[in-house]
Amino acid sequence: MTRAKLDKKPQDVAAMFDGIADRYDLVNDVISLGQDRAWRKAAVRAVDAHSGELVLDLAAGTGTSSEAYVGKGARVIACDFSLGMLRTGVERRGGASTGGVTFVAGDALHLPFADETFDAVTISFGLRNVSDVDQALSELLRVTKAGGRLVICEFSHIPVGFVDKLYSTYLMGALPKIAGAVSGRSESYDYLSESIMAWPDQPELARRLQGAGWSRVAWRNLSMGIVALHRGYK
Ligand SMILES: C[S@@+](CC[C@H](N)C(=O)[O-])C[C@H]1O[C@@H](n2cnc3c(N)ncnc32)[C@H](O)[C@@H]1O
Repeated sequence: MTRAKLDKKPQDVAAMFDGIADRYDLVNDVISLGQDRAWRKAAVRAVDAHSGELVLDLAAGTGTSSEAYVGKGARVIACDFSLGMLRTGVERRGGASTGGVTFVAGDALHLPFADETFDAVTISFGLRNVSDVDQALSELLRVTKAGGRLVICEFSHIPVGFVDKLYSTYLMGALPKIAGAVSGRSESYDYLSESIMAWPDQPELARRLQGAGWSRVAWRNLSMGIVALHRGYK
């Protein structure tokens, strides 16, 4: 059994994602009732990549969150530290660097890129899994060009108490069971639920962005706050 705990030890997190890589995208569609596709589209719109720009999609996993940027004419570096997730992405796309997406193995806490490399940086459903969120936000700032932007797409909290309670019941009860039936790895999805419940709410994450040096920080909720998009500029 491989699952991470809330201390998010990097080797546990990477091994957990290695273990669910083959069914990762299918499970997402099932447990979100297909909403994940709409959330990804909203993130792409928020990044607003232009032709010729270089975008970092950090914690890109299988590259599902990366592909949409190519349609905008941007080049994307899909970076992750789970070799299992990267391998699944590379096999699916037919190469490590095809059609504008290049997969790179790297750790969010020590990014393998020079200062001021990217026009835009983004991270979808990844920041919650890193062991040191503030260090990851600083690293993202370091590799972004002056004036460049950051978009974070992450599970968040519903600001209406009783709806949030109902959602928590789904998170802690049905979600791991459904995901377990599809993936055969329910323990990994216990971690998903626990990590969402323990994640900072929207204002607190915004403060963390500001603390890391990001400017003009703002957020907006998707699906009533189940997911939030945070944005900042360098
Ligand atoms: C839930 S998946 C998200 C994948 C993709 N962004 C998506 O939207 O489908 C989280 C990813 O974060 C990656 N991750 C977690 N901590 C990381 C770190 N310190 N450095 C790089 N990747 C990390 C995991 O390996 C995993 O692939």
